Amino acid sequence: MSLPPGPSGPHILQTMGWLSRPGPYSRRLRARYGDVITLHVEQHAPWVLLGHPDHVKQVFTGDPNVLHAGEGNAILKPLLGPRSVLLLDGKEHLQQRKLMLPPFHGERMQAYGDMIREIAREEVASWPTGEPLPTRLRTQALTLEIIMRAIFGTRDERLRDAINTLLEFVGRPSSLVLAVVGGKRANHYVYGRVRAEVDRLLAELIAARRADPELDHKDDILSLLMSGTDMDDATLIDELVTLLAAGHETTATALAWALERLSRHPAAWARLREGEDDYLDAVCKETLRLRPVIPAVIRMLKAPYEIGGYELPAGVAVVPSIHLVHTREDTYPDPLVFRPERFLEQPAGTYTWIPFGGGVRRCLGATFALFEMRWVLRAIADAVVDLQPATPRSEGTKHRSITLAPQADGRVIVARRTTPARRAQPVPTGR
Ligand code: HEM
Repeated sequence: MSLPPGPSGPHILQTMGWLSRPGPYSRRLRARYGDVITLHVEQHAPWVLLGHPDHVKQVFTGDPNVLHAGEGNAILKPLLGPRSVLLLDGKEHLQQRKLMLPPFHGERMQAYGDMIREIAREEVASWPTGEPLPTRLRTQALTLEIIMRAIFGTRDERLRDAINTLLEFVGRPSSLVLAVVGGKRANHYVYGRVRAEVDRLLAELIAARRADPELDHKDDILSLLMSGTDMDDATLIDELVTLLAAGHETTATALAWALERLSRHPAAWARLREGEDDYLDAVCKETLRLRPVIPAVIRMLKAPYEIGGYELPAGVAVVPSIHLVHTREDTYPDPLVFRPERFLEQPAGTYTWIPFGGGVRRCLGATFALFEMRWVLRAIADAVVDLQPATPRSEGTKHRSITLAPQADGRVIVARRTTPARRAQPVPTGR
């Protein structure tokens, strides 16, 4: 068995290439080695990056007992805790995922629409006009508020402060380096300390909710998980931290990228403001295509596996590259150009548009995230009349924990409407 071709340089250089600019780096590797590439990232099993939709389909529809995603996410264990759905595999994962899915069902999302719109309108009303605004910081505040209210069902300031401290730590570049090269012990020690206060306050919240006679009538996701399943407190806490970690920064970053892209594409911004729902949806999809907030997903092989003409040994990681799949000329002509119209002309394909991964591991919060993006962008488009970039050139990417964020935090200059905004249009269900 031999691994597919890939760079032969020192592993540390490959790690730096991946961590610093995964998009351009992996495109260069594709130009040189093709659609199946071996990459060596420090402290990890060899990665086999996959950039062809056929290979991605094979992995996403493959046997979850052979393709372990939970093990591939092990780097997140100190942060998420051992019971997190993101870290489980096989039967245990499917059971836990089944318990968590119902509250995220598409039809349920409408329940959060009014609340999200209201939070977004309040947030946008506080944006300064005529000066550079680092949108990622603002969208982070926004998505945290949404998670606090829609998922945790609380407005507890102490919890918000403790979460902010945790997220601030997780977002530091040094924390990513610690996670990648630091080893298990160091990570468990550090994250254990950083999570302690959040855990304490979540335990308090769960105890209060258990004692609440109105529990069965509440529609936040924590209450639904409590009334609909028999998860114990420790599991509930790990899953809440998982939903927070998986859903907060990702959606905030996607929104910041949408604003960064729109500020440089006035025609797209003007069309978005006309209020057409299909176009709003296309803007969200095109943003997630061109600037996927997570560049790749990982599956650890538990048995030998044939893919792309290679016989891979157990122990290797197969890694569908979201970025490579999204920048294929044959699927997306002029792939580096931001053009939302392409999603009006052709629907997003299951294996060609994969910002949320796929198969039995597909993002649990994908529907929630897309609704949230649409509601928030609609509220922004209703309130902001002019959107200009605050830096001369398109922003590059920077790694923040697991996400790829705009280098200058999606810096734009806004002008708000002075007359009251017309009532934001409801965003329909659907894609
Ligand atoms: C734009 C926003 C988001 C993006 C781009 C995103 C992306 C992803 C990706 C790529 C995965 C891994 C899928 C795989 O391995 O195939 C994932 C998993 C997951 N996401 Fe998201 N996500 C987003 C928002 C959310 C939200 C809002 C939540 C919940 C509130 C959430 C909860 C989860 C969970 C629980 C998993 C683990 C699923 C499993 O292992 O079965 N995500 N997400």
